[in-house]
Amino acid sequence: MPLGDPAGIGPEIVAKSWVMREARGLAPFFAVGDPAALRAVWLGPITPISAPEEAMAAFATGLPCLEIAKAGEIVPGSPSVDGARIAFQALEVAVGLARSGSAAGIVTAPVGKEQLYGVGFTHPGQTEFVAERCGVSSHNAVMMLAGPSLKVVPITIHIALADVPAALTIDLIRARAITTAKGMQKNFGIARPRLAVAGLNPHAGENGALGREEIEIIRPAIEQLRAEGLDIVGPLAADGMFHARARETYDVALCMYHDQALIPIKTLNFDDGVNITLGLPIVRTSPDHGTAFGIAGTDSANPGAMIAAIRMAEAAARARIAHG
Ligand SMILES: NC(=O)C1=CN([C@@H]2O[C@H](COP(=O)(O)OP(=O)(O)OC[C@H]3O[C@@H](n4cnc5c(N)ncnc54)[C@H](O)[C@@H]3O)[C@@H](O)[C@H]2O)C=CC1
Ligand SMILES: NCC(=O)COP(=O)(O)O
Repeated sequence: MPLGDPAGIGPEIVAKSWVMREARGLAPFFAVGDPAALRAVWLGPITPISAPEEAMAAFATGLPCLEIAKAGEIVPGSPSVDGARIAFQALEVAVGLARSGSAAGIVTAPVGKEQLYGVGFTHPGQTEFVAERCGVSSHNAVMMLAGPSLKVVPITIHIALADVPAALTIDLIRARAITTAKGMQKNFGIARPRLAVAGLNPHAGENGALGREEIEIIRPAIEQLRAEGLDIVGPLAADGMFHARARETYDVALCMYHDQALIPIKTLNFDDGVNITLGLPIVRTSPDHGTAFGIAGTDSANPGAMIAAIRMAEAAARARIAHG
């Protein structure tokens, strides 16, 4: 579990998750980073470990932490260059441990994207970074946000809104939909997932009167996918597809851009929403929220989404064993 930006709420929600391990029935986990980030916000027991194999025995009595480097001076709420560097390094180490089989999966704590970009992180987000390290193209790695009420996939992810129409292609929608369907089978055990695809424009384009992406890109992609056997509908008007009755008609909503997907899930499931990367040979989850620098160090961070991410990682690892 890489601790994320040491100045964010990552260390606090990791520590709080450990405190709630028995009450919430959490599988053993260990932190990767600088233990000082935990100590800056928490007085509980930390057990230094030098290898993942030591985590299991240590977990009952202290939060196991694999120290990889020092993060420099840690001031909760004030991100630093050293902090961003160790967040990057911890992510790299954790991915390596999962790839080698030393960890059953990784649950990443939040990083500051701006801070990471400042220390040479060239990927838009951790999703693409982990995918690249696993040898998976970013086209075929899917960011899914999953909560008790809704699962969503943004087709385009961390790009400027102005760049979305040009980035939407039949190929990209097809790749994301196919990975999503397989990921639903592999990680959630849903044999024939129902996919609902949002339009890009108001009213899904109103038959071309309000934009042509639905006619030229989204609908052809859906028709191809349906012909290949996917249970998929759309393009649907995005504003009407997230109310409770509509959500009963599908298992996952594919959305055209970041906020179209993340606003509904964070509205419905902010405190237990999980970001899971589909299409990888390893399990990777994360809480749905960010670093919350504004509340770091105030002991007010809710660990709910982190706990949900730990639980989902365990469930996904088990489902992979059960479903291959
Ligand atoms: N998975 C990741 O690593 C993610 C990282 N980020 C990064 O986080 C940074 C801050 O992003 P924001 O847009 O401000 O989103 P944010 O999720 O950090 O904060 C949004 C609001 O929710 C509150 N909040 C967030 N998590 C909370 C928790 N567990 N308990 C109580 N309140 C909580 C914050 O105080 C703030 O009011 C950015 O640099 C962004 O790049 C954002 C989303 C995901
Ligand atoms: N808004 C979601 C987010 O920023 C998570 O991105 P990633 O770092 O998990 O790729």
